Amino acid sequence: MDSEFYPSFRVLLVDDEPAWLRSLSLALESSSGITNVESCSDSRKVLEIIAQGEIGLVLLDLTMPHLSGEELLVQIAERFPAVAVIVVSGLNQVGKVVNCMKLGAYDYYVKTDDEERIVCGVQRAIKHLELQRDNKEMTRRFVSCELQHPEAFRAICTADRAMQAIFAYIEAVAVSPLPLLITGESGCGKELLAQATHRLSGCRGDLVAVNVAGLDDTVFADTLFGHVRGAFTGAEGVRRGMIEAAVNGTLFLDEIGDLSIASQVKLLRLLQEGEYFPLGSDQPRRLKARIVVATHQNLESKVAQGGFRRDLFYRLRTHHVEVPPLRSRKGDIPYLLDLFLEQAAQMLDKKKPTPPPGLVQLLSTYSFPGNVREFKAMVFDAVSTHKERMLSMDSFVKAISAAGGGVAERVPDQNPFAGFEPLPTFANAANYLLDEAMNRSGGNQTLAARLLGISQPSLWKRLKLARG
Ligand SMILES: Nc1ncnc2c1ncn2[C@@H]1O[C@H](COP(=O)(O)OP(=O)(O)OP(=O)(O)O)[C@@H](O)[C@H]1O
Repeated sequence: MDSEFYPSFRVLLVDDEPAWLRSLSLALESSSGITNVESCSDSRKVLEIIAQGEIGLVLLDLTMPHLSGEELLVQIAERFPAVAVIVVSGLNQVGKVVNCMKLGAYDYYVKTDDEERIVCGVQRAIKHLELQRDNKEMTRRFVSCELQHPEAFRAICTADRAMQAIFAYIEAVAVSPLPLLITGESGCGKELLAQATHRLSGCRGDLVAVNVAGLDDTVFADTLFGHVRGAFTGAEGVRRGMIEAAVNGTLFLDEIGDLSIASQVKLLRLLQEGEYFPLGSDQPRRLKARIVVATHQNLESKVAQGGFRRDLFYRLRTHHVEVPPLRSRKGDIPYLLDLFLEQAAQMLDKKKPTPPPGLVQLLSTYSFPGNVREFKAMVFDAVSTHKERMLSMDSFVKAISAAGGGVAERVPDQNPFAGFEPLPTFANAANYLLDEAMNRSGGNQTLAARLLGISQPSLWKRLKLARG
């Protein structure tokens, strides 16, 4: 987001009275920070200016020499259908309003209307146009399924289609000034996606991350908004808030689901009004940072239980991605394993070990409640204790067992023997199970024993018995 120009497209003010143009453009800037504005007092030049391609919204007077507003409205609707036109006229006549709306005007205001009303109307149109542009861009990306900046996602290792779709979505909305909500279980990579969003946003400022879990309301306000000298007892100096630290950049609010209701009200006001007051100050400051929020909580159910404000939820989820947990993208396990072995070896100054056969199968039986973070820690731990060229399976087996087994608990809905006629004997059924477990584990007995929930010696005995 560029501080000097808002919105990302140009707003063209057309009126034959230069004084009105000046006053309107001042009002737009001071009340709403709308600075990407161009004025034109000659109706004959309007179409030429729009044809240059940067105009997204036109504020159009009706009564002008040379070309009337209505004539221009017809031409704009015909030649530049993506450009919205708000009529701001001195004429307060129902017939005129109806005619302009029929000709394709987005809205109609009378010059004698409260200035604040006109500015709000312009703000509303800008939001609407921004959403339209985002949607168009998203559709284009999804249809073509291409990433323009795959390098922005370099830190995120995945071959999963759902993750690729998230990348495409993020690329499309990264330049939007509206908030992005990233949800998903803890450790699944939400912060990495926030970083990629910042990289793609074109913001020149920093990404400033704040974990808001556990901040009481005063600390939350102080952290975000900062304070002036003497704002409260002990406030001996000025504190720069995180919003200011993130100017022209991205403010990433993590664990947003844990925010107190009082702080939710403050965040909502910030998003709605686009401005805030440092504690102890009556001088408003403009929010000039893109907001990205994340949570591992289910915000919808928090809203239903009254723990999260509905209005804030709707505002935050304008752009939303839900990151799938690792257990539902097991195809990523071998790639992540390789990446983490490489990283761990580099960090610990060791040679990259070779993973034992069957390790990927073992890992695929585990549900990873701590997601990629847990997996990464497991690999780093294994590499730090290993001595041979081949990585030992033991530390993985131990970690998985310590986490409560974690073999993917897939109890079939239906008894697999239900259709058998006659039923197999115990011995036969046990043999089928042994065969299947050995098959799935690629002949690895440690893993096969884990899959069957028995000890390795016990598996060995049964195998010996079965094979005579
Ligand atoms: N796809 C991935 N490729 C490489 N590393 C990953 C991937 N996903 C997550 N990680 C790593 O896992 C760890 C956790 O990731 P991250 O902090 O982004 O998760 P999170 O969802 O934000 O977690 P939390 O909800 O606890 O804040 C980090 O070390 C991150 O680098």
